[in-house]
Order: sequence, then C-alpha cells, then structure tokens
Amino acid sequence: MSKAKFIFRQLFEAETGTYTYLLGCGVTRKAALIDPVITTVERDAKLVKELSLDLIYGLNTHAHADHITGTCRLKKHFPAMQSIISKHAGAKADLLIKHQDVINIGNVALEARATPGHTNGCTTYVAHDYRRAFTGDALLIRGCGRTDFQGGSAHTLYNSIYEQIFSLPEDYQLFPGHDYHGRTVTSVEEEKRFNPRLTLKEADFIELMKNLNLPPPKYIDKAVPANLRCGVYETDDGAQACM
Ligand SMILES: N[C@@H](CCC(=O)N[C@@H](CSS)C(=O)NCC(=O)O)C(=O)O
Repeated sequence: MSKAKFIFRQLFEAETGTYTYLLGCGVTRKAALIDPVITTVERDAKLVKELSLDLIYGLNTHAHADHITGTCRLKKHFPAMQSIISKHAGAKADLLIKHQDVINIGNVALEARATPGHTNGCTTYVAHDYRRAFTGDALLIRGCGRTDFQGGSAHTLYNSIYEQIFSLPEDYQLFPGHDYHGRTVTSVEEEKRFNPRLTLKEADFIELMKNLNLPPPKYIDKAVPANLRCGVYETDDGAQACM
C-alpha cells in the first residue's frame, strides 16, 4: 500500500502524565486516538473536528490503572467510533484484538504487537510505514512500566520489550504512554543504549523491579474496574452509560 499523508499529534494529560496520540490518514480523513483520557475528551474531540477527521477507533494499549479511558465518552462525539483493546486484557470493548492483527485507519496501517508484563493485555501499536511505535506502559523513555499489580511480571515484560520492541529497526521512533519528566519521544537505538533498566541482564532487571517501591496510582481503585468495561457502566435500570 502506498504511503498516505500521515496526520499525527501527541497530546498530554498533565495530572497523570499520560500521552494520547491522534493518528489520521490524510487521504481518507479516517482517524484513531490511542489512549484517550476521560478528562481530556472534550479537548481531543475538538481537535479531531477542527482537523476534519472522522474518528473510527479509540485504541487502548491496556486497561490503565491511573486514569479512566476516554473511549466511551468519545462516542458521544463520534457515535460510530469503536473501542479497541487486547483480548488478553480481560476487558470489554467493541473490538478485541490479538498479536499481529493489523488495524487500518484509512490507508494508515497499525500492527498490534502483544507486549505483556506491565499488564497481561499490554499492546504496542506499530506504524511501520511511518517508522513509529506506540509502546503504552511497556516501555517508557529510559524506564518501563511497573510490574507489581494487574498480573504484572518483570520476566514477561523484559522478554516482551526485547522480542517485540527492541527487535524493530533502530531508527524507529518510540512514543510512550507516559512521561513524568517532560520527555516526548525516543528511539529503539536510544533505549537499547541508554535505558537504565533494560540495559541490565534479565535477573538484575527482575531484582530492580521487585524493589521499585512505587506508591499505588492515586485512582487505581476507580480506574481499573472502569477500564475493564472500557469506561462503560450499567445504570440502576440496566442501561449502559459512560463514566
Ligand atoms: N503517580 C501516578 C502513577 C505513577 C505510576 O505508577 N506509573 C505507572 C504507569 S501508570 S499505572 C508506571 O508503570 N510507572 C513506572 C515508573 O517507573 O514510574 C498516579 O498516581 O497516577
């Protein structure tokens, strides 16, 4: 398939340090948001409309623990939009995807690569034509996702990163799900050379991850159950509503 004009925006939600990515096809005007956050849905929907895009997918890299996904609330603006998450996330969504599925956003293709370890359903989305990957919370810039809840496993995460992310060409740009230090983008080469966790041998990585001692995310008790339903809840009369 020929390379379509690629529309790309990196959006930031400051309270939880979360990145949302807008990806669009300049030919068909179809678009997707990766990891929209419920509190920034109005901002994101406004941008999508300003750019005359038709939002067809709301992709979640995983069932987040720190914020509620915006995928349900986005449907108020884009009723035909479909939510997407890995079938291994144990979550509900309009489309459940698996390793190596390809998601077409108009002429822009995204390969789903299973990168479990932070959670079981973590997925990295790769736009090969544009030499970019969206790593969610598997790989962060000079860091990685924590592995101390939601089925996390340091052994699994280490191997996911090596097999599915570090196996990409070194010039591929990597866009994380979060950054807490003002950084925006990295590359496969940079992370292979400078990531202080991933340059360790696996056994040392596992030991380090065991001793991170991070406090639990502030909204974990609310966010995880909401995200397992992709931000949908049932009202007292059994109807479906958005958080
Ligand atoms: N302070 C934040 C949560 C920070 C945090 O735990 N981040 C997660 C990703 S969101 S579950 C993580 O994996 N961090 C890894 C690291 O090394 O920082 C909040 O309260 O929301």
